[in-house]
Amino acid sequence: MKFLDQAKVYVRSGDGGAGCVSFRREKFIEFGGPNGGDGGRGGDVVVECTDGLNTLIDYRYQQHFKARPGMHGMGKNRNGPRGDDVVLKVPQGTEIYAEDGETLLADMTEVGQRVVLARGGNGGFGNAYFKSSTNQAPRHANPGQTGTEMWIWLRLKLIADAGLVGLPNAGKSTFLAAVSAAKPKIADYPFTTLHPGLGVVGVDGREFVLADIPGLIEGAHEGHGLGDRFLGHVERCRVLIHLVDGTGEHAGKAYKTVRAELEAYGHGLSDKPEIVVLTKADSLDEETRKDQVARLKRAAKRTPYVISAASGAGVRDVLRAVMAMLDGVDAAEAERADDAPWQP
Ligand SMILES: Nc1nc2c(ncn2[C@@H]2O[C@H](COP(=O)(O)OP(=O)(O)OP(=O)(O)O)[C@@H](O)[C@H]2O)c(=O)[nH]1
Ligand SMILES: [Mg+2]
Repeated sequence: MKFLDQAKVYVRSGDGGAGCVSFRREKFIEFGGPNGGDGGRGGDVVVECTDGLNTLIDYRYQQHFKARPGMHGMGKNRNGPRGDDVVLKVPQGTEIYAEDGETLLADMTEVGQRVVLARGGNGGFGNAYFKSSTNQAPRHANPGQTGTEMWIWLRLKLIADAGLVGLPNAGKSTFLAAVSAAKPKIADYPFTTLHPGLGVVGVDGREFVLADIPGLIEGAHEGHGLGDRFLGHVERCRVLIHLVDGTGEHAGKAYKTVRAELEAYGHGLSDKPEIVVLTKADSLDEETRKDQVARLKRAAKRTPYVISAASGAGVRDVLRAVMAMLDGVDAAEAERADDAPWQP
């Protein structure tokens, strides 16, 4: 599935219909009274949060959304029907910003949530409305109010419980594939993942949602690599799983590079509880593994989990730790035995 995390669209609510000027005309009735109906209200611009979509890709193909105008009032006191709303369907986690990109208009977090972004213009009153004791035959009616137009930004921030972070090639997508039904692209080169993916992870009869995002490199916050734009997707995660490639040069340095980017990004990312994991242990000899664990431990100031997503070894412990942290057990890390033995 292609992924787009941001889109700018034009929306316009419907104009109100005009009121009608009309008089009753019937045989044998000489001075029929006013009977012009009111114009209908224009349609609203509505955003609706829907299930089962993880992307704003549809907004690449259509950027203009206009609600229908209300119909004009008619004779015989018939009011114009209301214009149809235009409904923008967005995935859970979409934020709606004003054109300035800063003013938050709506945060679509619950499936089924509906927010009216722009109300349709009111219909005008027909001349029947203006009839009074002093004016029995008003010859005027109101025009309808015009609709409201604006440009808005849609920004998708996936809602996941836990998010995978790490350098490119660390094994993030492999991890997601190993623990969920998700089928992300996996390959032996950096920046295989170009857009975030989600998976539902089951552990001990319970579930959490895990997000995989593109790898980070030094300078990501300045736009290097794919930049830090995808970090928005882990902003709402409660736990970060920081994967460090065991086959990389120096696990401690790799860890620090990513931490520096998390800190530069801000938005509280670097304050989130983090689970530190050394990956690809199946392709490390014992000495290298111990060296990498020691380096990572020094950098992260805690004992890392050691896993092989390829064989599944160690993976369950990581998932349990995530679950414990989601349950608010911050001590999950502390409970971990120091230098827990590696069992392939
Ligand atoms: N031997 C071994 N190889 C692994 C393991 N996990 C991942 N790999 C390999 O490492 C390479 C990169 O894996 P990915 O899962 O694509 O890495 P990523 O972190 O998602 O990379 P980006 O999407 O580029 O950020 C692939 O060739 C995987 O097969 C593992 O546990 N053992
Ligand atoms: Mg990947």
